[in-house]
Amino acid sequence: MEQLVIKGNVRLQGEVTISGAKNAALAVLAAAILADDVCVIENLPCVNDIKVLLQSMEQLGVNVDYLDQNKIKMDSRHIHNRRIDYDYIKKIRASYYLLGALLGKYKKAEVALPGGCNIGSRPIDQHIKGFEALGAHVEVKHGMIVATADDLTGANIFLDMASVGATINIMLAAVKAKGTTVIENAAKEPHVVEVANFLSSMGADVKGAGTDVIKINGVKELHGTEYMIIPDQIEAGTYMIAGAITGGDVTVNNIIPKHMEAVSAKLAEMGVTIEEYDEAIRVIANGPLKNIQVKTSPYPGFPTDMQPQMTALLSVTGGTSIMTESIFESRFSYTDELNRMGANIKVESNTAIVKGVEELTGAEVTAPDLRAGAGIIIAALAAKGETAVSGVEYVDRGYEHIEDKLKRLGADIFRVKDKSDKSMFKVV
Ligand SMILES: CC(=O)N[C@H]1[C@@H](OP(=O)(O)OP(=O)(O)OC[C@H]2O[C@@H](n3ccc(=O)[nH]c3=O)[C@H](O)[C@@H]2O)O[C@H](CO)[C@@H](O)[C@@H]1O
Ligand SMILES: C=C(OP(=O)(O)O)C(=O)O
Repeated sequence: MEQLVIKGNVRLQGEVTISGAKNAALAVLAAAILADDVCVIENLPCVNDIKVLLQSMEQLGVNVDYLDQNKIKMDSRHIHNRRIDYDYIKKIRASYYLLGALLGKYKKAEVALPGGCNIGSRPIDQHIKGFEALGAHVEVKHGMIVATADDLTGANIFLDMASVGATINIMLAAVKAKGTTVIENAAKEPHVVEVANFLSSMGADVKGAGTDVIKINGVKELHGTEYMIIPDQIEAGTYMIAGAITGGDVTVNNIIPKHMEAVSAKLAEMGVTIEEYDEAIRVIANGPLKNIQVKTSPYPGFPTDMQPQMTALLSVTGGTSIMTESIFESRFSYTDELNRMGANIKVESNTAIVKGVEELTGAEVTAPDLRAGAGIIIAALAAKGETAVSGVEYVDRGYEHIEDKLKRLGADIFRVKDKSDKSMFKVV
C-alpha cells in the first residue's frame, strides 16, 4: 500500500501544466471503437483509469500502440469480442461507454455493471432507457448488462436528469443508427462537447452538443481520425485551489479558462486574485479569505468533482461557509478525515457546514475516493506538520504525476512505496 507523505504549510509558487481531461479521454477512447479505421489520440492523461480502460479494450481485440505515454494509435478493425468482464472494469465507471460504443457498432454488447467512485447510488437507468428507445433489448443479469438489437433507429429521448454518462452513451449508440436521434435535457459538460467533436471528426453528424438538445443524424460509416484531448478542468481547479490554500501564486497552464468559470468565480468571491490569459489562469492569494456558500450543479455550475477540494479550502477560511452537494448523495465521507486534521465540518444531509479554523495539523488519513483524495492532499498542503495520505490508488485514477507537479510548485511531498518505508515517516 502506498502513501503520500506531505509536510504542509509551504507556500506554492510557480507554474503547472495541466494534462488531458480524464473524463473526456475515457469517453473518446470508447468512441474510437466506432471507427472503421485507425485513430490516433493525443494528450491522453497518464492515469490509471485510462490504462484500465485500454486494457479492457484490448480484451475486445482493439490493438493499442503507445506512441508515447500520452499518445496512442488505436486499431478497432479486428474486434472479436463483445464482452467485458467485471475484473477489468470494477475500478472504473467509464466502462459503461463500451456498452454504447459496442451496441452502436455491432448491435451487441455485454459489459459488467460499472465501478467508479463510491459517492452514492449511481444507477444507469437513463442509459438503458436511451438504448431501449433506439430499439435495443437490455437485460441485467449476473452483474452484466446485456444489450442487443436487430437494428437501431433514431428516437426522441428526454433524460430525467442531465446525466453526463447517459448523454454520451446515447450519442455513441445513436451515431450509426438509422434516422435522427434527439436527446433532450442533455448534459452540457465540456466532455459531452468533446465526444461530439471527436465523433464529428470521424464523419458523424452531431449538432447541439453544449446545449440541452443534441441532434444526431445517423451515418453508415465512421472513419479514422487524429484527435487531441482537451485539458482537464478538474485537475486545473485542483491546482488553483492548492495555490489558494497555501497563500500561493500559481499559474495553471494549458487550460481552457472558460471551463474554469465556476471555480474562478468562487475563488474571486473569496478574495483570491484571478488573472485570466488565453490558455492559463494565475491564482494569487495573500491575506485572509472570505467565507462563501457553494452549491454543486451540472455545467456550467460548480462541479461536484471540485466539491472536496473547495471544502478543504473553506475549512481554513474565516467564518462559516456552506457547501451543498446536489448531484451525488454521499460525497462527504472525507470530511471525517479533514476533521481528524483539525477541521470543523458538520454534515447535515446534503450540506456541509464548514466553520473555518485557524490551522489544520498533519495526521494519518485515508482518501475514500478520487476527488476526496485531492481534497485531503490540498488540506495537507496547508496543514502544520506531516500528513500521511493512504488510499493513493484512488488519486492515481485521475491525477497524472501528482507529487511531481506539486513538488515543482515547491511542495514537500513524497510517495512511500510500502509499509516498511514508514520508518522514514514520523508525525510531528
Ligand atoms: C467517468 C465520468 O465522466 N464521471 C463523471 C460523470 O459521472 P456519471 O456519468 O456517473 O454522472 P451523471 O452525470 O450520469 O450523474 C448525475 C446524477 O444523475 C444520476 N443518474 C445518472 C444516470 C442514470 O442513468 N440515472 C441516474 O439517476 C446519478 O446518480 C447522479 O445523481 O459525471 C459526474 C457529474 O458531473 C462526475 O462527477 C463524474 O466524475
Ligand atoms: C467521480 C469521478 O470519476 P468516476 O465517475 O469515474 O467515479 C471523478 O472523476 O471525479
